[in-house]
Amino acid sequence: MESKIQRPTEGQVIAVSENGSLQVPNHPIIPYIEGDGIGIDVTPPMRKVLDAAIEKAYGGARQLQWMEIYCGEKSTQIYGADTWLPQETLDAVKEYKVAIKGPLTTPVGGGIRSLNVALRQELDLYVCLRPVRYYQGTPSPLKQPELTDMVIFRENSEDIYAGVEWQAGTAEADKVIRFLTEQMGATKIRFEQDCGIGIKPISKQGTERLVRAALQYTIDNDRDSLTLVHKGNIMKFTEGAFKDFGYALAQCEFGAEPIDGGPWCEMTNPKTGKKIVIKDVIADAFLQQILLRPAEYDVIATMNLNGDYISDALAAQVGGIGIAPGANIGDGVALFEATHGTAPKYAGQDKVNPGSLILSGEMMLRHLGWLEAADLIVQGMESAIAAKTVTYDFERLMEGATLLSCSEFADAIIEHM
Ligand SMILES: NC(=O)C1=CN([C@@H]2O[C@H](COP(=O)(O)OP(=O)(O)OC[C@H]3O[C@@H](n4cnc5c(N)ncnc54)[C@H](OP(=O)(O)O)[C@@H]3O)[C@@H](O)[C@H]2O)C=CC1
Ligand SMILES: O=C(O)CCC(=O)C(=O)O
Ligand SMILES: [Mg+2]
Repeated sequence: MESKIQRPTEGQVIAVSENGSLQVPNHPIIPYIEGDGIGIDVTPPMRKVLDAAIEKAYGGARQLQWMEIYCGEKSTQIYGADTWLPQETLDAVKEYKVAIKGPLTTPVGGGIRSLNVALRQELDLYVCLRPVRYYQGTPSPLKQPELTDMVIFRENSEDIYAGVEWQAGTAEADKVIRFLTEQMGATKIRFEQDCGIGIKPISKQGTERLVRAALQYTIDNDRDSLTLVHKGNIMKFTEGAFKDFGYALAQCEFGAEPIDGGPWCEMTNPKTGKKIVIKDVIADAFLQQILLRPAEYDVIATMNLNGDYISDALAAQVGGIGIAPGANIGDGVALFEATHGTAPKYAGQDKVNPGSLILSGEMMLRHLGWLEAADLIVQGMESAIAAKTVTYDFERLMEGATLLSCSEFADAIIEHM
């Protein structure tokens, strides 16, 4: 197929050295997917803010060379009706190593499967990293929102989220149900007729690579604890196994020792000498404790669906998904993306908060090692919020705030850098 990607005439490819570290040139080529719905609103301001921060930090010595790649509705316009995720999009992310994307629509019930999930699976981006912190002045339902400071490591390739499921009433669903009842001794499928069925794979290998990344992050960033969040009392061999695999990895690979006979463990951070506690909590209890006692939680490792729910719930505590950033990370490849979706009712109105994608871009700059530019974005965001110049989602909850459009908020961030 003829390529539809326009490669920049300048710029270089990011390389990965043998030890896995990035070799970032001064003009790296960064592929980006605009995204469906509000992608058209938030992606241009994200690029503008990143470019401005880099210009301010490095005065022209460094620059991103943006390269548009396609996925979702725009891809069907460019490649043809049924091409939602072209192979050359996947190839470009693999080749250029670091990319960023806007949100992509997934229809409910029928239609295509999630392109967001497909990108994560095809590129084996097994960590979904979603940090949650409070920006002073942000409207929040909590009395002390500043106590919420957590980093979610959501397993990104397994679980019920992987889409291994069959629709009620199909021959496939009936076959799976017959196999389960006739050959596997399953007696607890309440209604066998017209029953949809889904499979929840949770593996040792998948859990270990996620928990390993989370624990390494805990060490590198001098955090106090790692909590495994699961519903292992009910789903014993999937969510319960996640907990057991996680503790075993902490002990075998990081030298953690059980506290008072376990299961909680403790280890010494080899970089700082401080103690790190590895603990676990059942997911429903966790969801109430993050509201009541958020200070008790720090780095979180959890499975795919729990991580999806938890990241939106935690985002709400500190201002909502309008400013909740994220990244999908694999071995040598990273794809940054907002936590929110395509919010179709706001598409094209220059209204929504671009903060989530901008802060995802800020994470991307940190990933490149361009810390000075990343710091400028955080400073710009903090000051724009403190000055109460905000988009509709914050303005409606703040006293005396000035309502800005999506693009105006990005400009306010730039002015405050
Ligand atoms: N990674 C991805 O690409 C994701 C894609 N999706 C997809 O997006 C589509 C829509 O999903 P939906 O469940 O409605 O979730 P959305 O996240 O798109 O929107 C839900 C609500 O969140 C608020 N919101 C979302 N984005 C912003 C923003 N940038 N600024 C301010 N507020 C925002 C709005 O709240 P209010 O109405 O209160 O103003 C909005 O109505 C679905 O197809 C879904 O599959 C969903 C999540 C992630
Ligand atoms: O893929 C989708 O449409 C939804 C994904 C999602 O909600 C998420 O990853 O947080
Ligand atoms: Mg989600």
